[in-house]
Amino acid sequence: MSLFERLKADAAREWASYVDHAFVRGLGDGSLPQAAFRSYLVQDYLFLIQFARAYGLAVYKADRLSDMRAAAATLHAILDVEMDLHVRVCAGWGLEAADLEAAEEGDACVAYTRFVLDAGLRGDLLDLTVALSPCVIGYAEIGGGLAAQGVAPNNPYRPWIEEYAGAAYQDVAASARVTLDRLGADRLTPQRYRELKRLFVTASRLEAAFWQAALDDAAAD
Ligand SMILES: Cc1ncc(C[n+]2csc(CCO)c2C)c(N)n1
Repeated sequence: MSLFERLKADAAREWASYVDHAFVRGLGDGSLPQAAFRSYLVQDYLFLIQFARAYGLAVYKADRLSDMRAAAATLHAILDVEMDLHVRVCAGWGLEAADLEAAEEGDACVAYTRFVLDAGLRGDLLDLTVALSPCVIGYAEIGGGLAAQGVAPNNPYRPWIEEYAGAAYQDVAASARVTLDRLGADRLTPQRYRELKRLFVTASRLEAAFWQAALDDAAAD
């Protein structure tokens, strides 16, 4: 079994709370309140900034050129491709670049991103990659799962789902699984597995909390 599948099986409850969250179901059937999606988009912009830092840390933590190059490529993709894409998606939802820049990071964003950065700072590249894996691989599973259920043509969240269900993103997630296995083959010991599982469980819970914060924010409006 791959390291990712093993972690997922051992964190089944927290994993389900993330990938089957009410927010995700609302994306799939189009019933998600638009205010919740807007709140999510604003926080996700701030999230991407912190995740770029995490990939910067992965460059630093890598001890092979190939791992440095892979982390640097993701860092570049986030800063120069995903963030521009994100700004364009936000514009389509009535959010200007100024709205994004003025926004305050919510507690869920702070908790999740700083948790990942801390895991990487005090650990090695395997710790950091495990802490990042619910983000990278989870979105492929969510997008792929929603697309497989069928998405109505008039679902406003269809472009979001198609982005993560698409072949390009599925390939990113597949290579993240391979990287995780390779790092595990080099560095995993039975003693370490318990700590890695703890990182994976917490990151999955914090992903679920990120969805929940957007629902709560919209409900409070
Ligand atoms: C809360 C939250 N979790 C995961 C992602 C997805 N994501 C963010 S950075 C990255 C890796 C680079 O492709 C991926 C897949 C998101 N946007 N927001």
